[in-house]
Amino acid sequence: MGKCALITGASSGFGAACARALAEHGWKLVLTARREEKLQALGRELAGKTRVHTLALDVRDGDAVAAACAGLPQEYAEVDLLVNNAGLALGLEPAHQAVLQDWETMVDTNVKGVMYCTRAILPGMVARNRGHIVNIGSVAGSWPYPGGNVYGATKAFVQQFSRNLRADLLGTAVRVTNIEPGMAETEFSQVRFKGDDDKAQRVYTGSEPLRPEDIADIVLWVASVPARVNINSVEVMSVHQAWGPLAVHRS
Ligand SMILES: NC(=O)C1=CN([C@@H]2O[C@H](COP(=O)(O)OP(=O)(O)OC[C@H]3O[C@@H](n4cnc5c(N)ncnc54)[C@H](OP(=O)(O)O)[C@@H]3O)[C@@H](O)[C@H]2O)C=CC1
Ligand SMILES: O=CCS(=O)(=O)O
Repeated sequence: MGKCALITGASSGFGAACARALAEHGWKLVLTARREEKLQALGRELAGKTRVHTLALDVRDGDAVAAACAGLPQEYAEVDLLVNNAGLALGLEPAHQAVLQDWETMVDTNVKGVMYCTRAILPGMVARNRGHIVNIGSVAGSWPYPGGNVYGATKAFVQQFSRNLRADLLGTAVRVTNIEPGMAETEFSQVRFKGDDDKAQRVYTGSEPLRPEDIADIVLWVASVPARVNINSVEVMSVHQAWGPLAVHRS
């Protein structure tokens, strides 16, 4: 049965939408996140469509990531598509007021988590000369905004890591894509504002943000183009979002 995709952060938002889209197209799935009950519910939902293996995993724990990937059941051991999606923003304070622990959590998750998962899965892809790593970056990796400080910097890492992986993988058939979404309505803002639902909702009020399934459609597309084609990056925004002008302070 079908190719195998491993998705990090599959308990919510983009990751869950990717699982649904890939299941519709015959991919068998390894779904990972910390909230196991959410993964299991998604696994039950998709059971009629494909084979699903759920795995409680915190991507910040490099040893756990290595052990989980090395110990995948045989049916799921050859991962064809790794979606490095698990990630988060914490806080929107200016740098001089930000919480240092939030910065550390973002680096540990968005930077080190992507490193750990990639390093665990990539050797098998290279050995099989087959595979695709899709990283979920962000417009915040290219475009600065007030309060984006470390979150944007982690996504700039994801962007350049993706490009450097491509450089390393030249001569193999392994593909790498960085998808860079703008504002999308998921649990992202609830997490960023630490459960303040009003603040989270205000991010989207009066506009039409991207939906998780929009990103899942793009993941499916980049994974479905002919094997000779590597989509390097996709920057995508809602039509209700665009860049701002450069800022000028006037006294
Ligand atoms: N929504 C947006 O506007 C945008 C989001 N992004 C990026 O998209 C990705 C997905 O976010 P989105 O779907 O929006 O947000 P959600 O908060 O809805 O989903 C985030 C997912 O990441 C998982 N996750 C977080 N921390 C960890 C961890 N330490 N270990 C394992 N899993 C973890 C969560 O699972 P659990 O809590 O169960 O562990 C959850 O499944 C992130 O990388 C985010 O930065 C990029 C651009 C725009
Ligand atoms: O990555 C998320 C989009 S934004 O909130 O940084 O604009």
